[in-house]
Amino acid sequence: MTQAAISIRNVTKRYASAGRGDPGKLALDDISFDVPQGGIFGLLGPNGAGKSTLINILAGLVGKSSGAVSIWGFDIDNDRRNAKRAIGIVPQEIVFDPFFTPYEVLENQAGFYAVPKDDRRSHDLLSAVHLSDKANAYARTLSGGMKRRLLIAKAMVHSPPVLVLDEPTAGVDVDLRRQLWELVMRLNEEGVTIVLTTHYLEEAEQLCERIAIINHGRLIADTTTRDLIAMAREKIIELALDRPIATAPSHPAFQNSVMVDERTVAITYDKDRMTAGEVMNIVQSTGPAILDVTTREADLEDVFVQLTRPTGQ
Ligand SMILES: Nc1ncnc2c1ncn2[C@@H]1O[C@H](COP(=O)(O)OP(=O)(O)OP(=O)(O)O)[C@@H](O)[C@H]1O
Repeated sequence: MTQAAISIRNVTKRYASAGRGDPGKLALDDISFDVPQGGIFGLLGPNGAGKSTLINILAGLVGKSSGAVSIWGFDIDNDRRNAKRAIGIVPQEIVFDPFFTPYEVLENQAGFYAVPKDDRRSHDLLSAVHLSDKANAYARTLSGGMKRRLLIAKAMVHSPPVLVLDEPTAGVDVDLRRQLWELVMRLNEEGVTIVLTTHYLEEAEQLCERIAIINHGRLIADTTTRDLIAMAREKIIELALDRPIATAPSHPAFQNSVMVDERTVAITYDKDRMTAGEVMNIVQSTGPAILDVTTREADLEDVFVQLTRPTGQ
């Protein structure tokens, strides 16, 4: 099997205690998953789930409490230098010295990574993010969208095989979001493994081949986007019947069939495999007539809500 781009094994992070009696926030609780090479991987989770903590661990900014992480096969504890060189991180916050030009920002970063002068590609990177005409403008004069693109170029100066983007499109308008998506897809086509965190399910659905979902520091999903969406293909139909029935009607094509009360049944089915009419015919063939129908379409949002719902609801 090909080695993972990022391998996360039993990673736990407990932040330092704020004082006596405070055990410290458990931000990551025994997380394990792999980011395969070559794809676009989505890391999803509600606010405070632990995504930034995980990214900061990858970036070497936060130390984990236990577990193991390797990036492109390099262990972040035993081979920190190579692990760091294998990853580029685009932070959520835009931070530049306003008096440097985009070209200088990239050259400084290349210097930081000790990229030899002959191997630097600041102009190519500026061109890739459509900022060639701003190469010599002060960073403070760039628009928000230009700054985000510059951050991506900055994360790529040492040509890492893995690029992590932390909420790249939070708060950006639709046009810019599309531009950023195109850039991310192009980098991926050129062979860069991409990891992105996002709150936008639509974004994850369109861009990512695999999705991991973290909630309250725990991994609650790690699967292909296709499989997650397959969960969203379920449709629920609730039928009010003209007489009480003892047990919910069953059928091989029903994914679930439960009594809501003695005269109401809720049936979950795959809308790609059957229609509401067929479901109703099956139920009626068991005896009762249908008085009323309510249907509910599930989508990725539902799957997300379902997975991130506090237990017991
Ligand atoms: N330095 C810290 N000290 C103590 N607790 C922290 C620290 N940083 C984060 N936390 C807590 O750890 C939990 C996870 O936070 P984290 O920032 O990783 O979440 P997130 O998924 O990135 O959220 P968001 O989407 O809002 O960025 C939160 O409860 C947060 O309050």
